[in-house]
Amino acid sequence: MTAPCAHVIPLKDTPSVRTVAQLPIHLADGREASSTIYSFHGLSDAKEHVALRFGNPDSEAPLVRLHSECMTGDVFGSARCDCGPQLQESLHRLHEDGGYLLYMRQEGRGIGLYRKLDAYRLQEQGHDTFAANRALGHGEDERDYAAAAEMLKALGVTRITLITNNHDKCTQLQALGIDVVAVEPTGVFSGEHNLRYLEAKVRHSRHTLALPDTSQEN
Ligand SMILES: Nc1nc2c(ncn2[C@@H]2O[C@H](COP(=O)(O)OP(=O)(O)OP(=O)(O)O)[C@@H](O)[C@H]2O)c(=O)[nH]1
Ligand SMILES: [Zn+2]
Repeated sequence: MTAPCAHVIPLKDTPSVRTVAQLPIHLADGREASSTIYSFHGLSDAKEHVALRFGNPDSEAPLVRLHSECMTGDVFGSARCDCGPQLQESLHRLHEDGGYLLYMRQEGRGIGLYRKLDAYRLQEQGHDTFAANRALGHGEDERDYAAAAEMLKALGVTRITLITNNHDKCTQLQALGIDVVAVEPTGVFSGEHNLRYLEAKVRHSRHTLALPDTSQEN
């Protein structure tokens, strides 16, 4: 007699590459970059994350930028955060040196676009970026990087040089079986509209950012 279906535990898909297509890109400096875009099957959070591959990535430990989606910064060029310039910087570096951009659908540090905009309203009333998340009943940062590790493994990449200022990305990827052999910082893109946001990142979430010293200014 065969076991009843209710007792059969379905095997989870092993995450794998689903589609590969060419994606030429206009860089902000006017150059054109060739990239290849990948979609995936079976990612554990079932979100539509994508990876872009540039040039011939280093075979030992390719450069990888793990970028969390920020519609306001990446698409509209919002000055409230540093996401737009960080994304452009990564595209330029990856075009020059080869490597991968993992574009993670983790808008608002995982709380989503509408909730991030609610958080912006609270920030206008004096909360910092992390306190605003808490006031909305969210964690300060709800991202995890399991899907990023799955994407890298599906691409055959298990040793990387990671571009980030966020230690949490590095620690989580290591725990998920990705060997982060080196970390390279992003540039510091500060201005009058995002300085409080950057200061809060340094205070609350172990970001390493050398910010301009404004303590002597009135
Ligand atoms: N909840 C919330 N999310 C924000 C806010 N500003 C930007 N974000 C999101 O924050 C994410 C980017 O995270 P950051 O903390 O800027 O940087 P990071 O990815 O942790 O670190 P780096 O690798 O160094 O760039 C994106 O998903 C943005 O949408 C905000 O005020 N509130
Ligand atoms: Zn942003």
